[in-house]
Amino acid sequence: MTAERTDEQPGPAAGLLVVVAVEAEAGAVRRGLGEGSGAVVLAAGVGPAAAAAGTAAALAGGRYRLVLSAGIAGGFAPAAPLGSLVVADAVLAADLGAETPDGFADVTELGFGTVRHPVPPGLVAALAGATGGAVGEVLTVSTVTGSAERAAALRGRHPRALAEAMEGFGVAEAAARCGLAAGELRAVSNAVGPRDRASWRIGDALAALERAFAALPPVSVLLKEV
Ligand SMILES: O=C(O)c1cccc(C(=O)CC[C@H]2O[C@@H](n3cnc4c(=O)[nH]cnc43)[C@H](O)[C@@H]2O)c1
Repeated sequence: MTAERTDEQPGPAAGLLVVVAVEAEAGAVRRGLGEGSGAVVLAAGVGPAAAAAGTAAALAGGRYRLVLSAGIAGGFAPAAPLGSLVVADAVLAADLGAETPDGFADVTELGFGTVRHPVPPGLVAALAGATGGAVGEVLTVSTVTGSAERAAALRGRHPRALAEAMEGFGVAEAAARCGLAAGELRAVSNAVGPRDRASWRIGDALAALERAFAALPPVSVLLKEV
């Protein structure tokens, strides 16, 4: 997918960049934010690489102070049911590493970089307070979980995880390289577990995402938390 700006062009200081994967998510976020929010919404494509590349390119202009990864997600039951909202207090790369005879080892354990970006506590509190979202870790994966075995393995490694999606870590990596904070706000469209595409409730999740962005405080207030 070609990265594309889907909201107004940024002025000298747009402040907030919201990065989503696809146009349907961008539309929900834009409707929620309403006119004149001062935020820019970028549909950067599906997956961590597209998210990182799109975010880095957008941040290169130096106009932003805060980045949010947003969209739909898989939720870990029972804490994150369909249609609910999740606010990340940390964004984790869950499948970035190596399989070893002793199991999965992430790149931090292998001695390379980080797999975890904490979200500033004030930002977490502002997002959760406004939206009512549950607070916990949000995993970034390159492959949508499709089995009970993989869901259990992720739970085992990340007992505080509430949701998995495919972009947050890429967004957070790009933001960190620019010295900026990043957060993640997700609406649950499906359960993490055995693949059952017919059970995904994407429309409900997009409606929840729109309500969440409609409930956010003004960008100027969010910026005080970072
Ligand atoms: O149905 C499929 O085969 C399929 C394969 C890859 C991606 C999708 C999506 O629709 C994902 C698009 C978007 O949604 C996020 N998302 C939603 N649920 C999950 C999930 O359970 N695990 C990971 N990501 C999820 C993700 O951030 C994508 O951008 C469908």
